[in-house]
Amino acid sequence: MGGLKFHVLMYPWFATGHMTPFLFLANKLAEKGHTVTFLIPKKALKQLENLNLFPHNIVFRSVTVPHVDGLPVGTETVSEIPVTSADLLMSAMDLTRDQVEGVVRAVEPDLIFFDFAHWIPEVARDFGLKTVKYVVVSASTIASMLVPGGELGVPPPGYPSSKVLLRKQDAYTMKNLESTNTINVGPNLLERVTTSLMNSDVIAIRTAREIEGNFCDYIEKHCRKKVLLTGPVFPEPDKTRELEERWVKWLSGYEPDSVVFCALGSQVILEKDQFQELCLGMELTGSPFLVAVKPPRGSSTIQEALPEGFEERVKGRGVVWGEWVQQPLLLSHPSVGCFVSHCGFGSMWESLLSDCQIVLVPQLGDQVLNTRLLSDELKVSVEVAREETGWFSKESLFDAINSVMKRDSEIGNLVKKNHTKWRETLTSPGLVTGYVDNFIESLQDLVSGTNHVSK
Ligand SMILES: O=c1ccn([C@@H]2O[C@H](COP(=O)(O)OP(=O)(O)O[C@H]3O[C@H](CO)[C@@H](O)[C@H](O)[C@H]3O)[C@@H](O)[C@H]2O)c(=O)[nH]1
Repeated sequence: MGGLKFHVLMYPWFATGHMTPFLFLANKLAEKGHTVTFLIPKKALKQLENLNLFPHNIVFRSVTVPHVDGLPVGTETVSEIPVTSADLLMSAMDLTRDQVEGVVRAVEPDLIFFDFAHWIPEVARDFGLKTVKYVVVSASTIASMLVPGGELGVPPPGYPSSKVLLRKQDAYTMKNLESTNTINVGPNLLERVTTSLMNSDVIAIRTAREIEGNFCDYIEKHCRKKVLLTGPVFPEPDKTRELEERWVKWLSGYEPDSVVFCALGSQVILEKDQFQELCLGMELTGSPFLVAVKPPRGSSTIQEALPEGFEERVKGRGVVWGEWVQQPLLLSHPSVGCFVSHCGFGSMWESLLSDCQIVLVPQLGDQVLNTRLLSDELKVSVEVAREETGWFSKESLFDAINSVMKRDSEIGNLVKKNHTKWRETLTSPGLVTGYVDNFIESLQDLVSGTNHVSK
């Protein structure tokens, strides 16, 4: 595709689930000859560098994250702290405004992409630049935030679904997010998101019309501005890295589609009793399993938190791992047949791309909405039942896994059939590139009406 080449400055929220999809999109822009300055904290650089497929066109710049009271010295990303302290890190991000202005002056971008740094449109205005609020959670999450304060389970007027909703029993997700700090840190997440939506020139969402078209229309109407879709922007397969030898070796001992793999993303830290119940539920399945989660609250290692006698009982067929694993590569391994996921938005797309059976155990509000989208609207997965307190038992985890893994299970066959259909739709030739090409054209239109930064 020809036309105007532009230069984007990207400044995502300091979280893996945000920086990574921004970089996936940067790769798509760079592939077409556009250039990107990618602004992130130093520590994140190490994790992201290898995902940069076009180092000539995508240049990382690091930002120094100032210390704020209440956070451990040196904190730079949200994966280093409990999610309940995220608001403190957001206020640290607010203190980087001078640095961002310096970078804008130095690199003279045409556009700025941001998500939680709600003051970016003000900075951009001073330089005569346009801004794109890039949403890397589901459109349904944003739609449900636009009319806050309603009763759980009751759709606000005009809201496009009676299924993709938080229900009364999802109140636990709010508790999981509740800030634990007592210091005033400025706007809360909801205020940041709504200010960003209202003040940006354009809203862009990492989603596909085929799946969330009605939510995108709702947002467009509500925010009275253009909503552009980038499509799912799947990660490019990393051809330079193979699955770690230890997992290749371990998985090779199992039949195709027999292993249950559980991962809960980059942020979730379970309470110890819930972590143990998760382990016991996996044990109950009788299947080989790999659980990759962070050590639970109050424990520094996985080992010390395991249920009594668990290790001996599952020896040889069950592994609980406290460190990062290569999720996309594990999902595409032939022995892995079931993915138990928290349904973060990144994992949602990866689960749809895989041919594993999907079992969902969401922890935060947006993950619940993604779960309802997959389980209740698309019917490609099952959700683990929870009690009113939010607790899920080993039996309910076992029931959900068993319902999709049992041979000839009616629900198992149904979700498999629907999942196959959606995977084929999403990977159909031209779908992803069509979204990216249209998106780039819209950005070219936006930029051609823009003044370059004044020197
Ligand atoms: O051991 C691991 C754990 C995760 N991942 C990858 O890390 C990404 C995780 O992204 P996501 O599934 O979106 O999870 P989180 O980072 O936990 O999600 C945060 O960001 C998401 C937005 O992208 C939100 O939907 C979630 O609520 C929020 O917790 C995915 O690409 C995974 O493949 C790994 O490769 N290995």
